[in-house]
Amino acid sequence: MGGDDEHEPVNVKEYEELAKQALPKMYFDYFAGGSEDQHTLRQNVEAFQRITLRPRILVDVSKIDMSTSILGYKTSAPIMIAPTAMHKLAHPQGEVLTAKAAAACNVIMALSFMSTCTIEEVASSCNAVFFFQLYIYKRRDISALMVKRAESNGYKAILLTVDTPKLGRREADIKNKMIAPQLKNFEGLVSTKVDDDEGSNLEAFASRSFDPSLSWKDIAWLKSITKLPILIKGILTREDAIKAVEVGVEGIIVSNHGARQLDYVPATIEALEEVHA
Ligand SMILES: Cc1cc2nc3c(=O)[nH]c(=O)nc-3n(C[C@H](O)[C@H](O)[C@H](O)COP(=O)(O)O)c2cc1C
Ligand SMILES: CCCCCCC(=O)C(=O)O
Repeated sequence: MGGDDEHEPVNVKEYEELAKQALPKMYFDYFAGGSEDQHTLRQNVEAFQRITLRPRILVDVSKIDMSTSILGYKTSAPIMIAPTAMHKLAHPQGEVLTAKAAAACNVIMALSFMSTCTIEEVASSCNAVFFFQLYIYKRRDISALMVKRAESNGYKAILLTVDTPKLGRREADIKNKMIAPQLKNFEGLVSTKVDDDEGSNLEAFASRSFDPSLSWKDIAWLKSITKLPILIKGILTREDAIKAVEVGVEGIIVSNHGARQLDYVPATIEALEEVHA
């Protein structure tokens, strides 16, 4: 170590600090923030701090293989890149660069429905395995079209996010009057750029577009338009995990959406304990 190495970030917290320095406040706050009092945002970290490791000794660790598979697709570790919106707000190459990182690490990447690079650009950028995250718009035709595009571009699964009938109340975005750019995937279909002087334009866009009537019956509709396996993302209770199995989806993702949706829900790792019990 020496010279510039000392300034290289070595953990997520240090990357976060660099991002804070590099990004416009509006974008940093969008990426880093949670909803309302951000109680669950803090809990997401603190709950992990309550869990400690129980290391066993004198085990040969000269060769370590953490690889496993998700829906039959190999991954070098039980880690998947979660769908996160609008990477170009943080880097000009956006999701294409994230995809290349996924390929380099041999992990699966889930592309957000609200990506800034198109479904096609990401698919053709490298040979990573991609899943596609879906929001259901009031205009079902748009959501159905995105599913078709994902399917014909080789995405391997649909992650249906179910915790966003309404966007979480993100107070930083309200204060910053957070603006969504026009997203290329939706060009000619819907304007994602809302010009509203009041509060978060993301929230305004979401309440105009996302379908708050989404319910269990819509899983049958989704199944009717795709042959891809479906994972339900945003489950926090054992009851809903059982229901998801009953409606016949291929998997669930236990998640509180990074504490960006409902505040005062359990930390994701605690919900996982309940669901797994
Ligand atoms: C900046 C940001 C944008 C996000 N955008 C989306 C999104 O477009 N779709 C989605 O389903 N989840 C989105 N999420 C939630 C993540 O997929 C994920 O649920 C969250 O980071 C917490 O990880 P966990 O679910 O593994 O606990 C976003 C999270 C962040 C931090
Ligand atoms: C542009 C509309 C809102 C995008 C929401 C993306 C998301 O899920 C998030 O957590 O942010």
